[in-house]
Amino acid sequence: MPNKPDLDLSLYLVTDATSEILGDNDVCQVVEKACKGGVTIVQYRDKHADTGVLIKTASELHTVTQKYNVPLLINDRLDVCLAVGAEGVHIGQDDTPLEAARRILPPNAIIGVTASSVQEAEAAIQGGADYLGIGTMFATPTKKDTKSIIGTRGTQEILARCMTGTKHSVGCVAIGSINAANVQRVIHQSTADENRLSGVAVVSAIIAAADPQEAASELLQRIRSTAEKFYISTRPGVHPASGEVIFQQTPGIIEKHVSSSILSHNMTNTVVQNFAANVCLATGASPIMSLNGAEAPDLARLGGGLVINMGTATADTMSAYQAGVKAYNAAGNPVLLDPVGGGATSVRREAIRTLLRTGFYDVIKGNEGEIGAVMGASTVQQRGVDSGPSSSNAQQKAEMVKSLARRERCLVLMTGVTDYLSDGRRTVAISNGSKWLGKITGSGCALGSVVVSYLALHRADKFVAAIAGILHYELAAERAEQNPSCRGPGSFIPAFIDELYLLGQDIKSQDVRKLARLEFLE
Ligand SMILES: Cc1ncc(COP(=O)(O)OP(=O)(O)O)c(N)n1
Ligand SMILES: Cc1nc(C(=O)O)sc1CCOP(=O)(O)O
Repeated sequence: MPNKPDLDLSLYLVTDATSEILGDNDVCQVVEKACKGGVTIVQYRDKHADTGVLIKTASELHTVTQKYNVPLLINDRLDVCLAVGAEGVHIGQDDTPLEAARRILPPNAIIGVTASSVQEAEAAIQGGADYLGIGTMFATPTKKDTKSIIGTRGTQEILARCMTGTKHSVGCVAIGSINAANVQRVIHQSTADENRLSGVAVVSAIIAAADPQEAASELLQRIRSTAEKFYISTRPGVHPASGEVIFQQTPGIIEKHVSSSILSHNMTNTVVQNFAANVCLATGASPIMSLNGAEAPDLARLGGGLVINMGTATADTMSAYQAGVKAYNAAGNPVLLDPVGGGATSVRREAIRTLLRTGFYDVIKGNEGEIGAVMGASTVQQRGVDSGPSSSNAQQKAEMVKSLARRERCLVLMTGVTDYLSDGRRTVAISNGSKWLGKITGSGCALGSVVVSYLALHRADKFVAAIAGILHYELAAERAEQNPSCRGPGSFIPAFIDELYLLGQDIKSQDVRKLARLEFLE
């Protein structure tokens, strides 16, 4: 008897036989195309066919999947699995119990189990399931009788509570309305520390696609690029245990940035475009202030980063932002969301929800009111785009950025007299800068333009990259304020642009450890 095959759950295709999804196509031909496109496992699922038809089709499908060395599982029906010698079955909570399925099927059979809750997941793992199908991720017309819609947060909870410390690592796929547009966000936002989805299961995204091979290949490429991104940002050894590593690395990162001409693509508000572009240039980046969503895919491939700054958001710019985030997510390049004025109006709060649903972000940056708005529970009523008076102390602010960073799986930067930055594990307070930054328009927006190009440049550790960008910006502001030519906010601006440039030139001779006012927080 052959061993149980090693499971690659990266792209799991579940078939469908309905005319709404399969149309007039032949399921075996669709599955063959999907195998050519790279699906790594197939489940034959037909809720209506008679047993004879199920066995005939399963047998034909098995011939196809064996050609591509892809395991074939059968939905619910152990008898069909045994009849055709398929590699295993997928069972739900109302199907043959796992224990019985194990007894009935050969020992090398793969058995996957659906789990919608921590309890179901724990029971399936205890019972020896080979993998979990976690769902329903999002409501889907493909399966109308789903039990509960758990989203990325529910999935994250299952991964966090069931996978940590398990002796046998059990693979998990998410299922329910997952497609090329949301797959990266789904994987990214479902991740709980080191526990992540092994892949995703899809029906309509491949079976109903005009070109199933192309659809599978695009999905797989996005899944793999997300895995790569995750690996880079969390692999052991790149996290500084202390500020020492940051102090050592920062001058080198700034020096590299100065001569990089790395792209800083700004979909930003009309008020700050000129200032932000000059700031980018002075730091060594190459700015482009394009609000045209149609050109985002081309720009996204140039290796830079994108700022989405909601300062003057309209229906038109919203669709450009959405095109932008999708293009940069697909290309695997960083995106910074600046939800300017996010707490001010219900339109902006809705815009934030839409943008969070559209894609995922490497950094969410804003003042306290804006960060509160993203958390969904603003503690501060914003006046326009400025943060109102704060009622939070330093510890509460640090907690806010940390918990949002954990929830959204990204860096969160809360700007103010002291900035708070967290990646969910490490949190730092940075108190550099100048009082004049608060007296000119667009200083917060321009900081976002700088941080994103630092992230694009220094991929090994986003947290360190962001700190280098913030220090470049704020140390230059301090030097500008001290410059005799600076007499107030008006003369501060040219002095600041000069110092951004000059600091880049002489950063190697500076003692960053002494200049930086960084406090590492628990
Ligand atoms: C990979 C995967 N995950 C979940 C399911 C759903 O299974 P189930 O709960 O048994 O629902 P039906 O598929 O029987 O409608 C699945 N099929 N595959
Ligand atoms: C088969 C199935 N099981 C689900 C669950 O939640 O358990 S959702 C689902 C259908 C998924 O189809 P699509 O990718 O077209 O949304």
